[in-house]
Amino acid sequence: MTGSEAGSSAAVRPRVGHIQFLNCLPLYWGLARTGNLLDLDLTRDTPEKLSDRLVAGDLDIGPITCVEYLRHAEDLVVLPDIAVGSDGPVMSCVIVSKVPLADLDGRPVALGSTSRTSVRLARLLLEEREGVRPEYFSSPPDLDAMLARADAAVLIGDPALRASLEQAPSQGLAVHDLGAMWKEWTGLPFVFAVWAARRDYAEQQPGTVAAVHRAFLESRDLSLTEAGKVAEQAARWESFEAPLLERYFTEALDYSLGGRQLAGIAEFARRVAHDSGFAADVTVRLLESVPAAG
Ligand SMILES: C=C(O[C@@H]1C=C(C(=O)O)C=C[C@H]1O)C(=O)O
Repeated sequence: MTGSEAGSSAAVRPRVGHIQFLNCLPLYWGLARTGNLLDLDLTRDTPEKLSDRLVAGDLDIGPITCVEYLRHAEDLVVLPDIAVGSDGPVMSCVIVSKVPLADLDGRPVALGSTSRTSVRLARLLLEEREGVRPEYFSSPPDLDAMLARADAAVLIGDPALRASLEQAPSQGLAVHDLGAMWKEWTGLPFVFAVWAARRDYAEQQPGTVAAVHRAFLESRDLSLTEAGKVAEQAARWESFEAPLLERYFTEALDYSLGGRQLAGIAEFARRVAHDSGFAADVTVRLLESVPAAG
């Protein structure tokens, strides 16, 4: 990213969100390699907080959980070809259950408070696919605390990986992968979060938004080419082994946003719009490409 591309007349770095889960590591790892890291004012937080900050105008660009994007689609533009989703099992968006899902009717189910999209997807699948109506309550994402009060818990991100791979097997709990359930049910990929810019910011700083978009695409592509290295470095600080993390980055997660992913978003919107604060046919507005400077 050069000064002119990044809109240096404002001399203020774009304020960009960074989800503090392993799932986003490949989108950010390459930023250090390409040198674009220093051109961004990054804020690291959980997805629901970053989503609120983008909507409030405290951030200019960044990941936003799909449900919040759909609620605020008028104020945002989506960056094409980048997202956090899956085309089948995702590994880190799960229902962990003490009993079969079909037995959850009227039973307490804890919904992890850092999620907006997976918790809505879990409710949709439980109610429409399994035909049960549990009693939901929101809870900090701590499996043991959740299951002290509930028969099942919905978790995302690193706590979901730990729950699926470590806690559930040792405690004899069942893990239901939300990406896999959605794919079996609809045949479509699922998009958990998109990258968006505030529309007002994109109108005032089109060159900066285009440059940040390119920086993320380059970072993602580089990280996926070198996924073994990314996984090895991450595994130094995590309880997960490098081969598992490499599989998570390259096979479970889908960082693309093309026609099939957009069809997945449209299908999800159609199925949950009635109580979610957006129209069933909400338009997903994609950023139009700006030619690279120079
Ligand atoms: C794949 C994931 O996607 C996420 C799920 C989100 C949600 O459910 O609201 C939000 C952002 C993403 O981090 C994950 O968290 O593991």
